[in-house]
Amino acid sequence: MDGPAADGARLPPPRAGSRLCVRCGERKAALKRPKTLEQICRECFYIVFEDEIHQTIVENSLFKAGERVAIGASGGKDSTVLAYVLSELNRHHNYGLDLFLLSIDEGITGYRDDSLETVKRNEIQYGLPLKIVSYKDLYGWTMDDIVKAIGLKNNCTFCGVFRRQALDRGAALLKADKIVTGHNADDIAETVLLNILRGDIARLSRCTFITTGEDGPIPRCKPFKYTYEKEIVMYAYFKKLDYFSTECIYSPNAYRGFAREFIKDLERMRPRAILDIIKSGENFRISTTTRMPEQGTCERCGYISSQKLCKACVLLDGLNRGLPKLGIGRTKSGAGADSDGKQRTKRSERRNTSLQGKHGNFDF
Ligand SMILES: Nc1ncnc2c1ncn2[C@@H]1O[C@H](COP(=O)(O)OP(=O)(O)OP(=O)(O)O)[C@@H](O)[C@H]1O
Repeated sequence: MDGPAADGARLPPPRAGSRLCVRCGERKAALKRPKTLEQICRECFYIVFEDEIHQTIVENSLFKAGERVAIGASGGKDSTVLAYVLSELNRHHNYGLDLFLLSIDEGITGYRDDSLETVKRNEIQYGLPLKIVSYKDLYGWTMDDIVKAIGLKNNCTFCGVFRRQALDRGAALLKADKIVTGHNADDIAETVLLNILRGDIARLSRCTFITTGEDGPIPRCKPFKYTYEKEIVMYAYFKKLDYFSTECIYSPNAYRGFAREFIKDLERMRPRAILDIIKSGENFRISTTTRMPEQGTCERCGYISSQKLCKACVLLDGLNRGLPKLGIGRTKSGAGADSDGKQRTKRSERRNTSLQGKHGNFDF
């Protein structure tokens, strides 16, 4: 029988024969660790899984005692495991953090409403206060409305741009010092690859940072940067965690899907491939002649932006004026039509396409 399957991560059978665990040498091995292919028992798997995350947190000084940390909680496997493991580590290692669940309700009927029910149960199961903020309240539009206006093709751009800002705004309401998200090693390797494929040097240079946005309103970090998706699914399965495993109904991004499959193939042949791609991403050096966007603030909403208007304001403007494609495709300074030649067109295309992810924005 196959192991748990979720979100593209089909696992090998968790049984590992009658051998003894290579770590403790006492209990029977219950699984082959996807990251190292070691045969280990369940108890040792929990220990190494949690220890590696603890090491990542400590070595990268992700938190300071007394901080308020908002966990971006979608109800999916990654953020559910993150909420569970972070509250366990906070207790065991006395991090001294105040943890909160922060959910963004994008307004996707039959998807987010169901996954939010999972987060509401997690609130009780883990004893973590939950704050939900919605696109409808923040922007006056749900994703259902946006898809009606724009169709399926570019909807991920809206969703990703709005979510990024909504997480900041929700975290500000919680007076959080930090946001953590469940982006895992597979997600990061995939983003490295996509940024190479798109020639998006600005994002390539920062997509492997474990903490980003230190110059913005609230820094955000990724404690699962080195954690394999397959191990997250295994952990959730063995611990019987309550999570929601349906893919977004509006998620058509074939290009990212292709990169994802490619990485899964590499992982099958060589499990280290995921870590190696991340390592390559970490070690790229950007040539000093490459033009990088300059960070400023949006004239309208004050949110960080490298243009006069931030992407969220441009997209919202388009929606409200009945021109939903305004902020999509070829734009000049984030708004209006492009007219001055190839190079600018290429840059603006890059800006726009690189905002699209499995769920929109992966530039965390
Ligand atoms: N609606 C949301 N509300 C709060 N946080 C979110 C939401 N959607 C995504 N996130 C955060 O961004 C991370 C990456 O999200 P994404 O949907 O791209 O990946 P995923 O692999 O499906 O994650 P998950 O399994 O947690 O849903 C999530 O782990 C979560 O921390």
